[in-house]
Amino acid sequence: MREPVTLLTLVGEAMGRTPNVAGRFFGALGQIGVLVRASAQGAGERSISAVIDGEDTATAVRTVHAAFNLAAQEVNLLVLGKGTVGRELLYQLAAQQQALAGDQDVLIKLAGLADSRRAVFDPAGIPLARWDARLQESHVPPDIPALLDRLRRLPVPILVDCTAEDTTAVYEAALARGIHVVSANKRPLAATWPVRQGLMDMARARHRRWEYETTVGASLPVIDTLKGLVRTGDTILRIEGSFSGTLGYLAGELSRGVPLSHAVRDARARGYTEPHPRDDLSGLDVARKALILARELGMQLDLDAVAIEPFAPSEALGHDDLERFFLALAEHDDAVAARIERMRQAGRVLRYLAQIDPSAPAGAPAVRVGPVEVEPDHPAARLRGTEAFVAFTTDRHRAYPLLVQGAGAGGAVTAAGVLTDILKIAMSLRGR
Ligand SMILES: NC(=O)C1=CN([C@@H]2O[C@H](COP(=O)(O)OP(=O)(O)OC[C@H]3O[C@@H](n4cnc5c(N)ncnc54)[C@H](O)[C@@H]3O)[C@@H](O)[C@H]2O)C=CC1
Ligand SMILES: N[C@@H](CC=O)C(=O)O
Repeated sequence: MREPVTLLTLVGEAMGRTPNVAGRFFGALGQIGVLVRASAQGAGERSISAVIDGEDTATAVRTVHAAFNLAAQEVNLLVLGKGTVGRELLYQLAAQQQALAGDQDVLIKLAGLADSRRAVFDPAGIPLARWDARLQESHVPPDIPALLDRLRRLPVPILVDCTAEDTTAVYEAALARGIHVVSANKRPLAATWPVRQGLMDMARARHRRWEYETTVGASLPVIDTLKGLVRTGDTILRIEGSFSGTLGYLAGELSRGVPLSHAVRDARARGYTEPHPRDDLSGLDVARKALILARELGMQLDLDAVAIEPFAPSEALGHDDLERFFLALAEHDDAVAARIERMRQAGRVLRYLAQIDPSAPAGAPAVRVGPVEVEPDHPAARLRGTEAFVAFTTDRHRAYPLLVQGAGAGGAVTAAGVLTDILKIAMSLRGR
C-alpha cells in the first residue's frame, strides 16, 4: 500500500433507500482514474468509505461533490493551438464561464494551453482574462506527455485540439491516460483506417469521449445528424454537398469579379482557410471531410481512395512559403476569371462539391470531390459567402433529402462548435 492514504467517506441520510449511490461514488472516482485501495459500507446505511492515495484527495473530493450535485461539475481543459479557432474558443470561454457555472453547474477551467513553442499549465486554472500573458511569460516547451500526466489528475480532463497538425500520437497518449478528446483538427480522423479505428476503439474501451463535430461544417450539426441516421437504422443512399466555407466564399468572390489570388488572401485574413490555403485549393480539406463522413457509414476507406479534382490549378499550389504561393497563384488570376465569365454567360455558377456514394459500382470511386458548374436551380447555386450544405439522401429521406446548411467556416462559429462538444461531455457526466 502506498502512503500516505486518505479515508474518503460519503455520508448521507437514507442511502440504503436511494438507488446507485455506491455506483455514482465509485464511478466518479473511476472516471478520473483514482484507485480505490479498500472500501467499506457503514452498517447504518448512512456512509460509504474508500481508501485512496493521499495525493488524490483534493481531486477526489471535488469530483464526488460534483457527482452528487453538491458542487458544479468541474471540467479541465488542455487547449492545443491558439490560432483562429483556439483564440476564439478562449474568448468565448471567458465570456461564458460564469453563466455556465451559474446556470448549468458546469465550471470549465483552462488547466493548460500550448502552442507550437511553449506551454503553460496551472491545476488551479489559468485566469481566462490572462491566458495570452501567461503563455507569453512561459519559457516551458510544450512537453505533451508531461502536460497530459498533469491533466489526468484533474476532474474531467479534456484535450482540445485546435491545431492542424498530425496529432494522432497525442490522442493515443491522452486516451491511454483516460482523457477525453475534442477535435477541430481533421487530420487524426483522416489518418489511415487502422490508426483512426484504433483511436475509436481506445476511446470506447476506456469509456472516454472523442467529439469532433466541427471537423465537417464548423458548428453545423452534420456529424450528429449522420450518427443519428445511422444509429436509428436508416440506410444512407448518398451524401452530397458543398463542405468548404473557404471554397464557397471564393466561388462567390470570383463571380463578383475579384481575382483569385486577392480572394484567397482575403479568405485567409478572415480565418476561413486552413493554415496554408493550399489545403483548401487542392481539395484536400474537402476530401478529409468527405472521408470523415464516409467512415461514419463504416466505409473502410483511406484518403488515397478519394477522387480529388483541385479547385485551382495544381501547378499554382507548390510553394510552402505563403508570399511565393500568392505570387504563383496570381499568375492564374486571368485564366480563372475567364472561366468564371464563360460560366456566367452560360447561366451557370462554380461550386466545389463532394459526393459520397456508398453503393458505387466496383472500380468507381465511392467518394469524389471537385469543382462543378451548377445550374441556377441546383441547391448549391443559392449558397452565400461561407455557407456550406450537406444533403443526406436516405431510405427515409428519399423524396426530400435531409439538409444541413449554414456558415461552414470561421473562428466564431467553429469555436462555438468546439465549446458545444466540450459541454456535451460535461453535461453527459451530469446525467443531462
Ligand atoms: N478556421 C476554421 O474555420 C475552421 C478550422 N477548423 C480546424 O481547426 C484547426 C485550427 O484551425 P485555425 O485555428 O484556423 O488554424 P490556425 O493556423 O489559425 O491555428 C493553428 C494553431 O495551432 C498551433 N500549433 C501548431 N502546432 C502545434 C502544436 N504542436 N501544439 C500546439 N499548437 C500548435 C499554431 O501555432 C497555430 O496557432 C484546423 O485543424 C482546422 O482545419 C475546423 C473547422 C473550421
Ligand atoms: N478551411 C475550412 C475550415 C473548416 O473546416 C473551410 O473553409 O471549410
